[in-house]
Amino acid sequence: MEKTGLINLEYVNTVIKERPRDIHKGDCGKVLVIAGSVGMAGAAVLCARGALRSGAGLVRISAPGELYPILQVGVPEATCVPRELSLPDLMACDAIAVGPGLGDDGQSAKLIRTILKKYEKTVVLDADGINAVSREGLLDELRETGAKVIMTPHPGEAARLLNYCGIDISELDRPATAQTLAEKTGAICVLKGSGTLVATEDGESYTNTTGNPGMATGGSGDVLTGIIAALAGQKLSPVDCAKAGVFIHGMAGDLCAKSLGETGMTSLDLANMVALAFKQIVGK
Ligand SMILES: NC(=O)C1=CN([C@@H]2O[C@H](COP(=O)(O)OP(=O)(O)OC[C@H]3O[C@@H](n4cnc5c(N)ncnc54)[C@H](OP(=O)(O)O)[C@@H]3O)[C@@H](O)[C@H]2O)[C@@H](O)CC1
Ligand SMILES: Nc1ncnc2c1ncn2[C@@H]1O[C@H](COP(=O)(O)OP(=O)(O)O)[C@@H](O)[C@H]1O
Ligand SMILES: [Mg+2]
Repeated sequence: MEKTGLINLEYVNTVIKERPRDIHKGDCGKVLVIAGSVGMAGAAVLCARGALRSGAGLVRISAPGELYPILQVGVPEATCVPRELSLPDLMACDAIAVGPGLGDDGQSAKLIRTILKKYEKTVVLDADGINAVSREGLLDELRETGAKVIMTPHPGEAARLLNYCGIDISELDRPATAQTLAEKTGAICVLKGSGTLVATEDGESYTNTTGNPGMATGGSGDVLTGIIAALAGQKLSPVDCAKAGVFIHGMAGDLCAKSLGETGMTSLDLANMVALAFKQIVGK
């Protein structure tokens, strides 16, 4: 398999397969979404919807109790568990998505430290999860963790992680930034934007070929986090989760743009269109 290049449908067809007829939801992965805070429940809804539309068998949303009514309407298919997670709850899931809408109440850094210390499967780190790593200087913990980390910063979050204070984000050298982040943290780095990049610490680098400006709308990154976590719950390798995840996310965005147009499409439309992207890839 090529270690650099474009992420295209030919590659995605090698990793996204038709479901066995006798599959059951336990085979499709238990995804824990640690997201949402008062005022940002939507990020948890979008991340959980992205995971469910990507074939996750079960989604549990770890959120403050006051969000439960909103979450249970927004994602009736998911169950809610407290933000104060027990270790068994944490270890029982097949993949973790942490960060969308998490806020910065000081608890997030403690939670992320616990995950990095105890968890050894795949963690998708996004948004306020990334910001907590920047704020609390957790890059060493990222490097030493037994977990397989996929981080999904947008350029603003990447600049914070690398302490690039005061630079003009549009001047960022994107391939170099993605590579530096992957090398510094040992995580797979998904540097989002037009032509999202996927970089690994041993120099693999891929460029996505799907997506459009209609995806420049609040919450579309939260959806991607759920997609990647769902693929991890279905046992794809971390680099395949990242590569196939960004491709399918952009493909769903292109399907949205085709049916709704780039101006009015929203991240909730995007989350729901992920199902059609999978249908087009798998054929059913
Ligand atoms: N419904 C919900 O609950 C939602 C909840 N959300 C949650 O909000 C939290 C904060 O996340 P966030 O991304 O909105 O804010 P932040 O991290 O400050 O970065 C944004 C600023 O960075 C800059 N910027 C420069 N280039 C950029 C680029 N290419 N792509 C993106 N940004 C770029 C640019 O700065 P500007 O140019 O405006 O000065 C831009 O304003 C997080 O937890 C997230 O999950 C959201 O998902 C929305 C829906
Ligand atoms: N112009 C664009 N072309 C293609 N994809 C885009 C464009 N603008 C944004 N996106 C995609 O939309 C998503 C935005 O993520 P993010 O900034 O984290 O949004 P949010 O935090 O609001 O969910 C990323 O996956 C990014 O690649
Ligand atoms: Mg985001």
